[in-house]
Amino acid sequence: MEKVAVLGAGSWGTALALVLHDNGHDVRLWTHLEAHAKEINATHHNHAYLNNVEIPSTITVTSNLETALADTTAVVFVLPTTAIRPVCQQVKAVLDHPVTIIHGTKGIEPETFKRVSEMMEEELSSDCFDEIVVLSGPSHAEEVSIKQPTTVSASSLSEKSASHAQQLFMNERFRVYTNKDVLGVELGGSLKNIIALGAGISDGLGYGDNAKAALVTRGLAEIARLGTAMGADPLTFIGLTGIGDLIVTSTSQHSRNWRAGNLLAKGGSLDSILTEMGMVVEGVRTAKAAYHLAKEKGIDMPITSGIYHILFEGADPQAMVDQLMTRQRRPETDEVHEMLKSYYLKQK
Ligand SMILES: NC(=O)C1=CN([C@@H]2O[C@H](COP(=O)(O)OP(=O)(O)OC[C@H]3O[C@@H](n4cnc5c(N)ncnc54)[C@H](OP(=O)(O)O)[C@@H]3O)[C@@H](O)[C@H]2O)C=CC1
Ligand SMILES: O=C(CO)COP(=O)(O)O
Repeated sequence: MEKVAVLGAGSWGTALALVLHDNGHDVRLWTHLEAHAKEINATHHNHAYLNNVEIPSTITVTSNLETALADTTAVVFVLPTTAIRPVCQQVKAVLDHPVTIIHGTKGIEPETFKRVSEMMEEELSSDCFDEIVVLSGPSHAEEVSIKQPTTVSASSLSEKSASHAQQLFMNERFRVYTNKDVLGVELGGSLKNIIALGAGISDGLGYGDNAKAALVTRGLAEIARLGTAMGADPLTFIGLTGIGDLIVTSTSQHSRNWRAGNLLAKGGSLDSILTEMGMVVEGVRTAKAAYHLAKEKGIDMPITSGIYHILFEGADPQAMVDQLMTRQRRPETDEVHEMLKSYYLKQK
Protein backbone atom coordinates (compact mmCIF):
# COMPACT_ATOMS: atom_id res chain seq x y z
CA MET A 1 0.00 0.00 0.00
CA GLU A 2 1.33 3.46 -0.94
CA LYS A 3 0.16 6.97 -0.10
CA VAL A 4 -0.86 8.71 -3.32
CA ALA A 5 -2.21 12.23 -3.86
CA VAL A 6 -4.52 12.95 -6.79
CA LEU A 7 -4.66 16.69 -7.49
CA GLY A 8 -7.90 17.69 -9.21
CA ALA A 9 -11.31 16.34 -8.25
CA GLY A 10 -12.93 16.66 -11.68
CA SER A 11 -14.14 13.68 -13.72
CA TRP A 12 -10.75 12.18 -14.51
CA GLY A 13 -9.13 12.84 -11.12
CA THR A 14 -12.05 11.16 -9.40
CA ALA A 15 -11.94 8.13 -11.72
CA LEU A 16 -8.18 7.70 -11.24
CA ALA A 17 -8.55 8.05 -7.47
CA LEU A 18 -11.05 5.17 -7.61
CA VAL A 19 -8.59 2.97 -9.57
CA LEU A 20 -5.84 3.65 -7.03
CA HIS A 21 -8.25 2.97 -4.17
CA ASP A 22 -9.32 -0.34 -5.78
CA ASN A 23 -5.62 -1.24 -5.87
CA GLY A 24 -5.41 -0.85 -2.09
CA HIS A 25 -3.60 2.49 -1.89
CA ASP A 26 -4.17 5.26 0.65
CA VAL A 27 -5.62 7.89 -1.70
CA ARG A 28 -5.97 11.61 -1.03
CA LEU A 29 -8.14 13.40 -3.58
CA TRP A 30 -7.40 17.15 -3.54
CA THR A 31 -9.78 19.85 -4.76
CA HIS A 32 -8.97 23.56 -4.67
CA LEU A 33 -12.42 24.33 -3.28
CA GLU A 34 -13.21 23.61 0.37
CA ALA A 35 -16.94 23.52 -0.39
CA HIS A 36 -16.35 20.82 -3.03
CA ALA A 37 -14.38 18.66 -0.56
CA LYS A 38 -17.12 19.10 2.05
CA GLU A 39 -19.84 18.16 -0.44
CA ILE A 40 -18.06 14.98 -1.57
CA ASN A 41 -17.32 13.97 2.03
CA ALA A 42 -20.95 14.56 3.03
CA THR A 43 -22.67 12.90 0.06
CA HIS A 44 -19.99 10.41 -1.11
CA HIS A 45 -20.70 11.58 -4.65
CA ASN A 46 -19.01 14.06 -6.96
CA HIS A 47 -22.25 15.51 -8.31
CA ALA A 48 -20.76 18.10 -10.66
CA TYR A 49 -18.21 15.86 -12.36
CA LEU A 50 -18.85 12.11 -11.97
CA ASN A 51 -22.24 11.56 -10.47
CA ASN A 52 -22.66 7.90 -11.44
CA VAL A 53 -20.44 6.34 -8.75
CA GLU A 54 -20.12 6.30 -5.00
CA ILE A 55 -16.86 7.60 -3.54
CA PRO A 56 -15.77 5.38 -0.64
CA SER A 57 -15.23 7.12 2.68
CA THR A 58 -11.75 5.53 2.78
CA ILE A 59 -10.65 8.02 0.09
CA THR A 60 -9.56 11.20 1.86
CA VAL A 61 -11.09 14.16 0.05
CA THR A 62 -9.45 17.41 1.11
CA SER A 63 -8.77 20.98 0.04
CA ASN A 64 -5.66 21.08 2.24
CA LEU A 65 -2.60 20.48 0.08
CA GLU A 66 -0.36 19.63 3.04
CA THR A 67 -2.76 16.88 4.12
CA ALA A 68 -2.91 15.56 0.54
CA LEU A 69 0.85 15.48 0.02
CA ALA A 70 1.99 14.21 3.46
CA ASP A 71 4.25 11.11 3.20
CA THR A 72 3.23 10.40 -0.38
CA THR A 73 5.26 8.25 -2.78
CA ALA A 74 3.43 9.54 -5.86
CA VAL A 75 1.51 12.68 -6.85
CA VAL A 76 -0.91 12.54 -9.79
CA PHE A 77 -1.85 15.86 -11.43
CA VAL A 78 -5.25 15.62 -13.14
CA LEU A 79 -6.16 19.21 -13.88
CA PRO A 80 -7.07 21.32 -16.88
CA THR A 81 -3.96 22.59 -18.69
CA THR A 82 -4.71 26.13 -17.45
CA ALA A 83 -4.40 24.97 -13.82
CA ILE A 84 -1.07 23.14 -14.19
CA ARG A 85 1.27 26.09 -13.54
CA PRO A 86 -0.60 27.58 -10.54
CA VAL A 87 -1.06 24.19 -8.85
CA CYS A 88 2.61 23.24 -9.46
CA GLN A 89 3.59 26.49 -7.75
CA GLN A 90 1.44 25.58 -4.74
CA VAL A 91 2.92 22.06 -4.66
CA LYS A 92 6.47 23.41 -4.86
CA ALA A 93 5.84 25.41 -1.68
CA VAL A 94 4.62 22.36 0.23
CA LEU A 95 6.24 19.17 -1.11
CA ASP A 96 9.32 18.34 0.96
CA HIS A 97 10.24 14.80 -0.15
CA PRO A 98 10.94 12.94 -3.44
CA VAL A 99 7.93 11.37 -5.20
CA THR A 100 6.97 9.97 -8.59
CA ILE A 101 5.18 12.75 -10.44
CA ILE A 102 2.45 11.59 -12.85
CA HIS A 103 0.05 13.68 -14.92
CA GLY A 104 -3.13 12.85 -16.85
CA THR A 105 -3.68 16.23 -18.51
CA LYS A 106 -4.09 16.57 -22.29
CA GLY A 107 -3.24 19.99 -23.65
CA ILE A 108 -0.67 22.41 -25.07
CA GLU A 109 -0.16 25.95 -23.77
CA PRO A 110 -1.05 28.39 -26.60
CA GLU A 111 1.28 31.16 -25.44
CA THR A 112 4.43 29.00 -25.24
CA PHE A 113 3.59 25.80 -27.22
CA LYS A 114 4.75 23.90 -24.11
CA ARG A 115 3.49 20.42 -23.34
CA VAL A 116 2.21 19.69 -19.82
CA SER A 117 5.34 17.86 -18.66
CA GLU A 118 7.47 20.78 -19.86
CA MET A 119 5.33 23.27 -17.92
CA MET A 120 5.60 21.07 -14.83
CA GLU A 121 9.39 20.78 -15.15
CA GLU A 122 9.58 24.57 -15.25
CA GLU A 123 7.41 25.05 -12.17
CA LEU A 124 8.32 22.18 -9.81
CA SER A 125 11.53 21.74 -7.86
CA SER A 126 13.73 19.15 -9.60
CA ASP A 127 14.85 17.87 -6.16
CA CYS A 128 11.42 16.28 -5.68
CA PHE A 129 11.21 14.01 -8.75
CA ASP A 130 13.25 12.15 -11.34
CA GLU A 131 11.35 12.23 -14.68
CA ILE A 132 7.65 13.02 -15.07
CA VAL A 133 5.27 10.23 -16.11
CA VAL A 134 2.42 10.91 -18.55
CA LEU A 135 -0.64 8.70 -18.16
CA SER A 136 -2.59 8.81 -21.41
CA GLY A 137 -4.77 6.70 -23.68
CA PRO A 138 -8.41 6.00 -24.61
CA SER A 139 -10.03 6.34 -21.19
CA HIS A 140 -13.29 8.13 -20.49
CA ALA A 141 -13.77 8.69 -16.75
CA GLU A 142 -17.40 7.53 -16.94
CA GLU A 143 -16.28 4.04 -18.08
CA VAL A 144 -13.15 3.73 -15.92
CA SER A 145 -15.19 4.58 -12.81
CA ILE A 146 -17.51 1.61 -13.43
CA LYS A 147 -14.58 -0.71 -14.14
CA GLN A 148 -15.09 -1.10 -17.88
CA PRO A 149 -11.93 -2.59 -19.47
CA THR A 150 -9.51 0.23 -20.31
CA THR A 151 -5.94 0.44 -21.59
CA VAL A 152 -3.50 3.36 -21.21
CA SER A 153 0.22 4.08 -21.42
CA ALA A 154 2.52 5.36 -18.69
CA SER A 155 5.21 7.26 -20.53
CA SER A 156 8.45 8.58 -19.09
CA LEU A 157 12.11 9.06 -19.94
CA SER A 158 12.75 7.13 -16.72
CA GLU A 159 11.89 3.43 -16.94
CA LYS A 160 11.79 3.28 -13.17
CA SER A 161 9.20 6.06 -12.90
CA ALA A 162 7.07 4.61 -15.73
CA SER A 163 7.14 1.19 -14.03
CA HIS A 164 6.17 2.76 -10.72
CA ALA A 165 3.12 4.39 -12.33
CA GLN A 166 2.28 1.11 -14.09
CA GLN A 167 2.45 -0.78 -10.82
CA LEU A 168 0.31 1.79 -8.96
CA PHE A 169 -2.53 1.87 -11.48
CA MET A 170 -2.58 -1.53 -13.20
CA ASN A 171 -5.32 -4.01 -12.36
CA GLU A 172 -7.45 -6.55 -14.24
CA ARG A 173 -9.77 -3.81 -15.56
CA PHE A 174 -7.20 -1.05 -16.08
CA ARG A 175 -4.26 -2.26 -18.16
CA VAL A 176 -1.19 0.00 -18.22
CA TYR A 177 1.63 -0.28 -20.76
CA THR A 178 4.89 1.66 -20.53
CA ASN A 179 6.19 3.87 -23.33
CA LYS A 180 9.39 5.92 -23.68
CA ASP A 181 8.13 8.46 -26.24
CA VAL A 182 6.90 11.21 -23.92
CA LEU A 183 6.82 13.76 -26.74
CA GLY A 184 4.66 11.58 -29.02
CA VAL A 185 2.38 10.51 -26.16
CA GLU A 186 1.70 14.09 -25.02
CA LEU A 187 1.23 15.41 -28.56
CA GLY A 188 -1.12 12.55 -29.55
CA GLY A 189 -3.23 12.97 -26.39
CA SER A 190 -3.54 16.73 -26.86
CA LEU A 191 -3.99 17.06 -30.63
CA LYS A 192 -6.68 14.36 -30.88
CA ASN A 193 -9.01 16.68 -28.97
CA ILE A 194 -9.03 19.08 -31.93
CA ILE A 195 -10.02 16.31 -34.33
CA ALA A 196 -12.72 15.17 -31.86
CA LEU A 197 -14.19 18.68 -32.00
CA GLY A 198 -14.22 18.22 -35.79
CA ALA A 199 -15.96 14.85 -35.49
CA GLY A 200 -18.65 16.51 -33.35
CA ILE A 201 -19.03 19.25 -35.96
CA SER A 202 -19.32 16.65 -38.74
CA ASP A 203 -22.02 14.73 -36.85
CA GLY A 204 -23.78 18.00 -35.98
CA LEU A 205 -23.92 18.89 -39.67
CA GLY A 206 -25.63 15.57 -40.32
CA TYR A 207 -22.72 13.85 -42.05
CA GLY A 208 -22.28 10.12 -41.59
CA ASP A 209 -19.71 7.49 -40.79
CA ASN A 210 -17.72 7.99 -43.99
CA ALA A 211 -17.03 11.60 -43.09
CA LYS A 212 -16.03 10.71 -39.54
CA ALA A 213 -13.69 7.94 -40.68
CA ALA A 214 -12.09 10.42 -43.08
CA LEU A 215 -11.63 12.99 -40.30
CA VAL A 216 -10.08 10.47 -37.94
CA THR A 217 -7.73 9.05 -40.58
CA ARG A 218 -6.63 12.33 -42.14
CA GLY A 219 -6.61 13.90 -38.67
CA LEU A 220 -4.15 11.27 -37.54
CA ALA A 221 -2.01 11.97 -40.63
CA GLU A 222 -1.64 15.62 -39.68
CA ILE A 223 -1.07 14.88 -35.98
CA ALA A 224 1.73 12.50 -36.96
CA ARG A 225 3.12 15.02 -39.46
CA LEU A 226 3.52 17.69 -36.77
CA GLY A 227 4.62 15.19 -34.12
CA THR A 228 7.28 13.58 -36.28
CA ALA A 229 8.61 16.98 -37.36
CA MET A 230 9.04 17.76 -33.66
CA GLY A 231 10.96 14.51 -33.05
CA ALA A 232 8.28 12.03 -31.90
CA ASP A 233 8.34 8.36 -32.95
CA PRO A 234 5.81 7.95 -35.82
CA LEU A 235 4.77 4.56 -34.43
CA THR A 236 3.46 6.22 -31.24
CA PHE A 237 0.64 7.73 -33.31
CA ILE A 238 -0.69 4.29 -34.25
CA GLY A 239 -0.72 3.24 -30.59
CA LEU A 240 -3.09 3.74 -27.67
CA THR A 241 -2.21 7.38 -27.10
CA GLY A 242 -2.57 8.21 -30.82
CA ILE A 243 -5.17 6.41 -32.90
CA GLY A 244 -6.62 4.71 -29.78
CA ASP A 245 -7.48 7.96 -28.05
CA LEU A 246 -8.48 9.61 -31.31
CA ILE A 247 -11.07 6.86 -31.95
CA VAL A 248 -12.60 7.03 -28.49
CA THR A 249 -12.77 10.82 -28.33
CA SER A 250 -14.20 11.19 -31.82
CA THR A 251 -16.90 8.54 -31.40
CA SER A 252 -17.89 8.40 -27.73
CA GLN A 253 -21.01 9.93 -26.25
CA HIS A 254 -18.86 10.78 -23.22
CA SER A 255 -16.45 13.08 -25.05
CA ARG A 256 -16.72 16.74 -24.08
CA ASN A 257 -14.75 17.74 -27.17
CA TRP A 258 -17.12 15.84 -29.46
CA ARG A 259 -20.13 17.34 -27.64
CA ALA A 260 -18.82 20.90 -27.93
CA GLY A 261 -18.21 20.44 -31.67
CA ASN A 262 -21.67 18.95 -32.12
CA LEU A 263 -23.34 21.94 -30.42
CA LEU A 264 -21.22 24.39 -32.43
CA ALA A 265 -22.39 22.85 -35.71
CA LYS A 266 -25.97 23.22 -34.53
CA GLY A 267 -25.47 26.96 -34.14
CA GLY A 268 -24.42 27.45 -30.50
CA SER A 269 -21.84 30.09 -29.63
CA LEU A 270 -18.50 28.82 -28.31
CA ASP A 271 -18.71 30.85 -25.07
CA SER A 272 -22.20 29.69 -24.19
CA ILE A 273 -21.37 26.05 -25.00
CA LEU A 274 -18.30 26.08 -22.76
CA THR A 275 -20.17 27.76 -19.91
CA GLU A 276 -23.07 25.35 -20.16
CA MET A 277 -20.87 22.25 -20.26
CA GLY A 278 -19.05 23.28 -17.05
CA MET A 279 -16.21 20.83 -17.76
CA VAL A 280 -12.95 21.42 -19.52
CA VAL A 281 -12.95 21.16 -23.34
CA GLU A 282 -9.19 21.03 -23.92
CA GLY A 283 -9.37 20.95 -27.73
CA VAL A 284 -10.35 24.63 -27.87
CA ARG A 285 -7.13 26.06 -26.43
CA THR A 286 -5.05 23.31 -28.01
CA ALA A 287 -6.47 24.22 -31.45
CA LYS A 288 -5.06 27.71 -30.95
CA ALA A 289 -1.69 26.30 -29.89
CA ALA A 290 -1.51 23.76 -32.73
CA TYR A 291 -2.60 26.22 -35.41
CA HIS A 292 0.18 28.68 -34.55
CA LEU A 293 2.75 25.95 -33.86
CA ALA A 294 2.09 24.32 -37.25
CA LYS A 295 2.41 27.72 -38.94
CA GLU A 296 5.68 28.40 -37.18
CA LYS A 297 7.06 25.00 -38.24
CA GLY A 298 5.65 25.14 -41.77
CA ILE A 299 3.57 21.97 -41.29
CA ASP A 300 0.36 21.51 -43.25
CA MET A 301 -2.57 20.81 -40.87
CA PRO A 302 -5.71 21.56 -42.90
CA ILE A 303 -8.25 20.04 -40.50
CA THR A 304 -6.75 21.75 -37.44
CA SER A 305 -6.61 24.98 -39.39
CA GLY A 306 -10.27 24.69 -40.41
CA ILE A 307 -11.32 24.03 -36.82
CA TYR A 308 -9.26 26.98 -35.61
CA HIS A 309 -11.08 29.23 -38.08
CA ILE A 310 -14.47 27.91 -36.95
CA LEU A 311 -13.62 28.37 -33.25
CA PHE A 312 -11.88 31.73 -33.31
CA GLU A 313 -12.75 33.48 -36.55
CA GLY A 314 -16.42 32.66 -36.94
CA ALA A 315 -15.92 30.53 -40.09
CA ASP A 316 -18.96 28.60 -41.28
CA PRO A 317 -18.53 24.85 -40.52
CA GLN A 318 -20.23 23.83 -43.78
CA ALA A 319 -17.91 26.08 -45.80
CA MET A 320 -14.94 24.51 -44.02
CA VAL A 321 -16.05 21.01 -45.01
CA ASP A 322 -16.41 22.16 -48.63
CA GLN A 323 -12.95 23.68 -48.50
CA LEU A 324 -11.37 20.49 -47.10
CA MET A 325 -13.08 18.32 -49.73
CA THR A 326 -11.92 20.45 -52.64
CA ARG A 327 -8.26 20.87 -51.72
CA GLN A 328 -5.67 20.20 -54.39
CA ARG A 329 -5.41 16.51 -55.40
CA ARG A 330 -2.55 14.55 -53.89
CA PRO A 331 -1.31 11.02 -53.15
CA GLU A 332 -2.36 9.54 -49.84
CA THR A 333 0.77 7.96 -48.40
CA ASP A 334 3.86 9.75 -49.77
CA GLU A 335 4.05 11.85 -46.63
CA VAL A 336 3.90 8.74 -44.41
CA HIS A 337 6.92 7.27 -46.19
CA GLU A 338 8.74 10.58 -45.76
CA MET A 339 7.90 10.72 -42.04
CA LEU A 340 9.14 7.18 -41.43
CA LYS A 341 12.28 7.73 -43.52
CA SER A 342 13.25 10.98 -41.82
CA TYR A 343 12.61 9.60 -38.31
CA TYR A 344 14.64 6.42 -38.83
CA LEU A 345 17.46 8.27 -40.59
CA LYS A 346 17.73 10.52 -37.52
CA GLN A 347 17.93 7.44 -35.25
CA LYS A 348 20.99 6.04 -37.11
N1 LIG B 1 -12.67 13.26 -18.27
C1 LIG B 1 -11.99 12.28 -18.86
O1 LIG B 1 -12.55 11.22 -19.16
C2 LIG B 1 -10.54 12.44 -19.16
C3 LIG B 1 -9.89 13.66 -19.03
N2 LIG B 1 -8.56 13.76 -19.32
C4 LIG B 1 -7.84 15.02 -19.16
O2 LIG B 1 -7.70 15.29 -17.76
C5 LIG B 1 -7.65 16.70 -17.54
C6 LIG B 1 -8.68 17.06 -16.48
O3 LIG B 1 -9.94 16.76 -17.04
P1 LIG B 1 -11.25 16.45 -16.21
O4 LIG B 1 -10.98 15.87 -14.90
O5 LIG B 1 -12.11 15.68 -17.13
O6 LIG B 1 -11.80 17.94 -16.07
P2 LIG B 1 -13.13 18.43 -15.33
O7 LIG B 1 -13.59 19.63 -16.07
O8 LIG B 1 -14.04 17.29 -15.14
O9 LIG B 1 -12.59 18.87 -13.89
C7 LIG B 1 -11.56 19.82 -13.72
C8 LIG B 1 -11.26 19.96 -12.23
O10 LIG B 1 -10.13 20.84 -12.10
C9 LIG B 1 -10.48 21.87 -11.19
N3 LIG B 1 -9.76 23.12 -11.44
C10 LIG B 1 -9.97 24.02 -12.42
N4 LIG B 1 -9.09 25.04 -12.31
C11 LIG B 1 -8.33 24.77 -11.21
C12 LIG B 1 -7.26 25.45 -10.57
N5 LIG B 1 -6.77 26.60 -11.04
N6 LIG B 1 -6.72 24.89 -9.47
C13 LIG B 1 -7.19 23.71 -9.00
N7 LIG B 1 -8.19 23.01 -9.57
C14 LIG B 1 -8.76 23.54 -10.68
C15 LIG B 1 -11.97 22.05 -11.38
O11 LIG B 1 -12.50 22.75 -10.29
P3 LIG B 1 -13.75 23.80 -10.43
O12 LIG B 1 -14.95 22.99 -10.05
O13 LIG B 1 -13.46 24.88 -9.49
O14 LIG B 1 -13.78 24.27 -11.87
C16 LIG B 1 -12.41 20.60 -11.46
O15 LIG B 1 -12.48 20.02 -10.17
C17 LIG B 1 -7.89 17.34 -18.90
O16 LIG B 1 -6.67 17.72 -19.46
C18 LIG B 1 -8.55 16.24 -19.74
O17 LIG B 1 -8.27 16.36 -21.11
C19 LIG B 1 -7.83 12.67 -19.72
C20 LIG B 1 -8.42 11.45 -19.86
C21 LIG B 1 -9.81 11.23 -19.60
O1 LIG C 1 -9.26 12.19 -23.29
C1 LIG C 1 -10.34 11.70 -23.10
C2 LIG C 1 -10.60 10.24 -23.26
O2 LIG C 1 -9.42 9.52 -23.46
C3 LIG C 1 -11.48 12.58 -22.71
O3 LIG C 1 -11.90 13.31 -23.80
P1 LIG C 1 -12.93 14.53 -23.61
O4 LIG C 1 -12.17 15.59 -22.84
O5 LIG C 1 -13.29 14.96 -24.98
O6 LIG C 1 -14.10 14.02 -22.82
